[in-house]
Amino acid sequence: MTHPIDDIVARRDAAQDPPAGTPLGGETPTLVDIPQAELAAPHRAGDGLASTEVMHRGSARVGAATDSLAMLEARSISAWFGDRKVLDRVSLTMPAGQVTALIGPSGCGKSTFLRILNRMHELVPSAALAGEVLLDGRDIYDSSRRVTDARRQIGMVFQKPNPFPAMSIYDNVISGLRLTGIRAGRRELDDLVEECLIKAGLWKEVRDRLRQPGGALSGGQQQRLCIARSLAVRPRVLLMDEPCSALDPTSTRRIEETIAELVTEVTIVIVTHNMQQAARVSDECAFFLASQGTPGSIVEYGPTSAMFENPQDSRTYDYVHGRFG
Ligand SMILES: Nc1ncnc2c1ncn2[C@@H]1O[C@H](COP(=O)(O)OP(=O)(O)OP(=O)(O)O)[C@@H](O)[C@H]1O
Repeated sequence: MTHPIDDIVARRDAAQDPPAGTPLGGETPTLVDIPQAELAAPHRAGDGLASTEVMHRGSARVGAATDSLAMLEARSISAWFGDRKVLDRVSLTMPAGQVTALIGPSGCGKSTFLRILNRMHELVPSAALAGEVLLDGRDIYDSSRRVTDARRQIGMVFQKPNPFPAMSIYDNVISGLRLTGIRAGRRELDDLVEECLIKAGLWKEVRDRLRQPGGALSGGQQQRLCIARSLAVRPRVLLMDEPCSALDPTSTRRIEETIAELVTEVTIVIVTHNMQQAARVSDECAFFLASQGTPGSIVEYGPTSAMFENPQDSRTYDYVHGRFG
């Protein structure tokens, strides 16, 4: 009998030009010592200091490809679905080893922006984009770079937990690894599974039932399993699109604790509608807005504490205080 993951690998190999982490049901499982920002106050977009000009000072390590934490930088990103422009020249530096939260009302383009950060936007047939996304200074959209590399280095966790339900917990964790074609011995895989489940805060709960199906876990456990799966390919950046919106408060707290631990190893960008969560988990915050049918753009960004306590733009103030959106 073939191994379920080998079936997936075979299907991938059979495909002409498969996007890494092709959806297998539900959402797609995808496959520094840089100074951190100590900005005195948030910046209004267009206030003379372009976000691409903001320098961040920061700290510390990551996965197999490199031992440094990675900075992600979006430069003048515009996005379209068909003729409709949904993002307009968005620039944002997401500092290495920090959590950057993307906040803003529904429909302002946060998820679209997030998906552009690891080349998932282009999976939508009508989608187009302009601009650059630099991972440690190199554009992930450069024609010389493989889309699979970008998606391996920049992982994604979705709103709805999407483990392979019939696949074992163990195989779920290593599924992304095999999809990228990386081979490893049983001992290495065992170590990797344990390491990733520990980092995702799930090890103690599942260590005695690694062969049980991922679908048998609770929603919160499934989400942590998805985080473990993302970590197994040693991403340098982890994108999280409302990872707690389908979870109860206890599971949400566990995920937030996991984020706080992970950020010492991987740069994190999170979309959240929950302002308290943004305040709790993020170091930096960017406020997106799409007013009256115009494409989304960043109104203001900067250290989270300043964005919440001393925003420079009245719209930011109103939003973080729950006055709209
Ligand atoms: N696949 C798609 N095809 C066409 N339009 C889309 C598609 N996905 C998103 N859009 C549109 O792009 C705009 C931005 O959507 P997006 O999901 O990025 O916003 P958002 O800020 O993440 O919203 P929410 O907070 O509700 O998730 C919206 O007007 C939305 O309708």
